[in-house]
Amino acid sequence: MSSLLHFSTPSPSSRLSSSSFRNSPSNSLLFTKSTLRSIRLPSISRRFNQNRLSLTANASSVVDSPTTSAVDSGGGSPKLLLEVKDLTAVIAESQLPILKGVNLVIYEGEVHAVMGKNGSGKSTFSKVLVGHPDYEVTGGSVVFKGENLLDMDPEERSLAGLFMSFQSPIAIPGVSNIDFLNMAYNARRKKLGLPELGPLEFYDFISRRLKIVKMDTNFLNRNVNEGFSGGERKRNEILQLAVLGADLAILDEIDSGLDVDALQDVAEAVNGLLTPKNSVLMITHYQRLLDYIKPSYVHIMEDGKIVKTGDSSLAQQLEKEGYKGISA
Ligand SMILES: Nc1ncnc2c1ncn2[C@@H]1O[C@H](COP(=O)(O)OP(=O)(O)OP(=O)(O)O)[C@@H](O)[C@H]1O
Repeated sequence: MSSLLHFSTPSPSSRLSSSSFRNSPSNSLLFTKSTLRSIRLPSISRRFNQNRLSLTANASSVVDSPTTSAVDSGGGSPKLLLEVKDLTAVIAESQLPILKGVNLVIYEGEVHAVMGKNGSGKSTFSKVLVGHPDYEVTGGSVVFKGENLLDMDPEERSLAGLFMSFQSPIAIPGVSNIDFLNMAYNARRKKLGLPELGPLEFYDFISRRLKIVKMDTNFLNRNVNEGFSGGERKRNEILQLAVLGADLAILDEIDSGLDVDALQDVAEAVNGLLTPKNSVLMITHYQRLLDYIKPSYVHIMEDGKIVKTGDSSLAQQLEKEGYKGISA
């Protein structure tokens, strides 16, 4: 288990390269290629296979996802979670402006949907929030839970409670899902000063999380996203969210590639993870997702800006009339 390293906040000199970011299955934890190569554990998945039948639930030693459970769940008015002011960003390589002054405020317990034509900047916005190195912020501010998000490394953002499910989750050959999730989960616990969960405790914990997303245990032993269908990858992203928890989950087109039953399962899983203390920012093209995950607000993005905000009726109007029918 000694190879479970590299999870502490990287120093500025060890900032992750853009290729390592792209090779991460989610921003929940960023693995450098060398980190991934260094995973030489007596594979947890193999041990689980051996021990599975003799497992007994040890619920008392298992806690909920740390970021969410660590948050005070007492009453009071909802707190400000994310405040984006006049955010502008360019593509790092070409310096082409994509975000041209995004403003958005999210409070705890809210679900925000961002819609907009292809190429309007929705994915760029979400990737800028998680610190994707393909983009450079050129102006504005982003405050997350009272902290300047733009000052944080991608890994710090994740450990602070930001999760992003990518539009096209990538595979990590040679790393099993359960090993990956166990390491990511323990990295978070370590960050929170909690003891790490051993393999058996983690297996018990993750088994319950698998039920939330209605995934078969076989997926635990398969390499991260390797050979997964598009829908299975999306479901696996939600499993990562269910395991790691998040104060703000950014879900980029989780509905794409899902059959109708899978869409319902994934939406139910997301709804099951929502509490009055956490929030979701989801990017979607279709009203159908919003039938299952009810948004507090719907935003329309156009040419790198949010040009209109409304309630779910805005998405219904869009479905009927298209973007031509929506005037800013
Ligand atoms: N890394 C990049 N390199 C070059 N161009 C990029 C890059 N990232 C984004 N763009 C361009 O920025 C614009 C916005 O892209 P983005 O993916 O944010 O749009 P979107 O609103 O999410 O679109 P869609 O609905 O089709 O997913 C597009 O013209 C895209 O080609």
